[in-house]
Amino acid sequence: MNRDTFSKLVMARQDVENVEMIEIASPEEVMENEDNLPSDLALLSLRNTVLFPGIVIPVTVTRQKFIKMVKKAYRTDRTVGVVAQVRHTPNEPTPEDLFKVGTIAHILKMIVLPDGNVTVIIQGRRRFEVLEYTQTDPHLMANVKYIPESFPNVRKKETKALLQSLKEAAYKILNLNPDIPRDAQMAISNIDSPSFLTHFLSSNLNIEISEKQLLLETFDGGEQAHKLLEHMMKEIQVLEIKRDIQSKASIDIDQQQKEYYLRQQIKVLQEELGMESPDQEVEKLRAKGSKKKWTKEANDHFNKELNKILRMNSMSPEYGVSLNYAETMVDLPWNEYTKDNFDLKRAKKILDADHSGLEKVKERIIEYLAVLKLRNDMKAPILCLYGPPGVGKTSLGKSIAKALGRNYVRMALGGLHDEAEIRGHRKTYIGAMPGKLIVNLQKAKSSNPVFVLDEIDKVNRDQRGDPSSALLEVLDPEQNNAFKDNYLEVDYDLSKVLFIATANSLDTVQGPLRDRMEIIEISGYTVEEKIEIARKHLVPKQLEQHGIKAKDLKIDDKAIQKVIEGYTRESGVRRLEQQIGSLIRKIAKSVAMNEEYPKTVKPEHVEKMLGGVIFDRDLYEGNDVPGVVTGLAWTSVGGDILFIESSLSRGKGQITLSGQLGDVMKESAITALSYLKSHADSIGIDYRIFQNYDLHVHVPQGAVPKDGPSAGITMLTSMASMFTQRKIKPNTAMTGEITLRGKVLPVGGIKEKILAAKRAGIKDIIMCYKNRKDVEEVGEAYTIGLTFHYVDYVEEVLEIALLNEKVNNPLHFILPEEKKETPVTPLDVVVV
Ligand SMILES: Nc1ncnc2c1ncn2[C@@H]1O[C@H](COP(=O)(O)OP(=O)(O)OP(=O)(O)O)[C@@H](O)[C@H]1O
Repeated sequence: MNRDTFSKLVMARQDVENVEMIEIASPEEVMENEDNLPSDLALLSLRNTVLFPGIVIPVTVTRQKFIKMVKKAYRTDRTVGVVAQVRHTPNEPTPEDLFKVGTIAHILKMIVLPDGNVTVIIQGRRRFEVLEYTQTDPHLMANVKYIPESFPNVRKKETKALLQSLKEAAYKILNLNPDIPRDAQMAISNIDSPSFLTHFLSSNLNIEISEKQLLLETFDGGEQAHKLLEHMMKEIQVLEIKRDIQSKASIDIDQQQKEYYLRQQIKVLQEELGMESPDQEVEKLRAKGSKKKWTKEANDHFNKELNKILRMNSMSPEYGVSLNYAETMVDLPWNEYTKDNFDLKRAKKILDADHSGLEKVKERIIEYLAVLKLRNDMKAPILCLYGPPGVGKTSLGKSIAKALGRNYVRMALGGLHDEAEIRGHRKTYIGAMPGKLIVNLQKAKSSNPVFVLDEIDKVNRDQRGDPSSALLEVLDPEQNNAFKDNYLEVDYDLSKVLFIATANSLDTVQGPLRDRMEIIEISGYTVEEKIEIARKHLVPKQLEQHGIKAKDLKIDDKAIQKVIEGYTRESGVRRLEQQIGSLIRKIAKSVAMNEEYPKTVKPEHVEKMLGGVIFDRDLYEGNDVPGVVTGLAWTSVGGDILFIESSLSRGKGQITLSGQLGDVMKESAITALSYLKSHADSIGIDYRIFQNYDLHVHVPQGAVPKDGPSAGITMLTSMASMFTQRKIKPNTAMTGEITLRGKVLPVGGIKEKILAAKRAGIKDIIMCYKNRKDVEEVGEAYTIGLTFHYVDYVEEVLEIALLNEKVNNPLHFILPEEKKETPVTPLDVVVV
């Protein structure tokens, strides 16, 4: 049976307000659930009611002891045993005053009344028999045995007939009883569970408490149903006699009047429940709809739905579905636009005020706005801001909205893997909703907002469909004027929405999606830039959030620098913002407690407030050990340095690679080794080492998967240093791909890598000649203090990186006598 219909019906009958606030489980669920059935139960005795499994009733508790007990139960497991009283007692009922069979109940809601009494709404779960009373004071507790539901096989003819008879008897009683809402009939017809049907009717029967208790104590479902049917037949007889007497005595109410009377009853009920009548609701919606600037298709569809609602029963589940749909339609903005402000100077000012640095990015954005202004049809490509976390991609989106004077919405795509999340479910599904896109447009309240699609690179594809294909449609200016949401059923025009996507990495964005977007790269910040961002934006923002006036607290630049270097390691400023937040929180606490606090936070205060430094600035580890070389890596969270270590042990020329290296990286290692073998003589490696020693190459932080070709020259240098036992030039890092012939190729992510190198205290960087233009593009501010060595061949790398000096305590190779006749075999490669 439908949960809503059930709860509304039960609550309407019981006169309880705020039905929506209560989560009622379906009776079948409650009766079958075996969890949390305690063997010892606190007992609540009811004076005039017998609680049956599955049934929801409100109970008002007035005795202090019971109020305490109920409150405690509500706080803990929300469970209480309910038993009916055999007789009324002026005092506390003793075990003798209670029936031995009761029902364990789940407390759905507790309402404390103004007079201190408490009303609880409880739902019966399962019957029990009291085995013994384990406590009498302050309230009764009993050790109980639960009685499972048992009902004869419903496929049996007799059982079917019995259930049918029960339902028919119930309809008859309803027809004879004009006070009961008409919908009760439908509710009963919807009950499928025979046990619940029996309990529901038993509970509602107009009989003495003792008789009801007898029904409760009849554990065999079939027998209970038989007894129940007898009672119902008797009641029908009584009601029929009553009706005959009344019809003789009073004027005959004709059918129409009866209908009218019932309708009034329902209205009263609905008013009591705070519900509007269907007519009122539909009229309101129709009025709202008439103001909408939607398409004819949408208008027709909407009105058709309203007409359907009018023909529906207001207690049916379909009614709720249709009403929701109509409300969604009118809540959506249809061709409602905010006016664009294309004053580009003003736009520039806003972007500058919200973000420090990022000059190139802001310039690109202004250019983009200029194009929009000229074309005025929004068919410009979709922007994709791409870069490591915390560099301001999302907040730039917000600024663009502000500059244009448009509304702003943001939709997180991270972890999305179901197409329906974008396109919605057909409204025939239970609990159907429009897709996130439409939901967000509802929030945006205009049809042309700036719509940020956050983390478009985190969209996953799985068996539930590929959200990227829906996104493709959304982002295609040729198609998106007729976007199809499954729930909405009518086309929606997205063509005026300004979509801005953000991504940490472009590798995982599908090709067609990437082609549709204009990529603007935002890379990380230098320490100096971070200090400025913190001073101008992050500190004032955090001060405001913590309710401290800017004049009451300053944070010294040096202190900010200490936070950056000692407590964060990132390209963006997200963690920095958090750390500044914790600093200010500490001070806010001192202010609130009237404690002393520094008016200007200085570096020496930082450690006291944030604890010992987490990161050491100088990550570079020195060059005393052979075979350890610093490489520069790029990941989706920014640049980083990595160490490549090689070691040799006596063996037969095997190579082992470890540190979760991807295939490309493994191939780089094999290529490097092959190169060294074939050029052993010119590099000065005794070829016998290859045959008599095993090589192990490891990249630490073993748990982090690594891949890509850019560690090629680093691997090669590491191996060469190991084989020759020569020292590496101190404070040197490198990045570059290698070919088997020893050429060095250019690689990407140069700016991020430079930032990472600076953070780690590197002074010299070796890379391919072709990367020179990237370094120049990065600008001097980022490269101060660094020396770049551009190379074309690996020999040049080794020349720069390997010092002529041997490492401390070099390895003494133990090698077999050289056989004169053995030619050097540079092709003797061992592959693992
Ligand atoms: N250049 C900047 N000037 C001022 N504030 C900035 C700048 N860059 C970032 N911020 C601030 O840093 C915080 C983090 O930025 P934001 O959330 O926009 O990062 P994001 O790049 O979108 O990160 P993610 O990829 O994790 O979503 C925000 O409070 C933002 O205002």
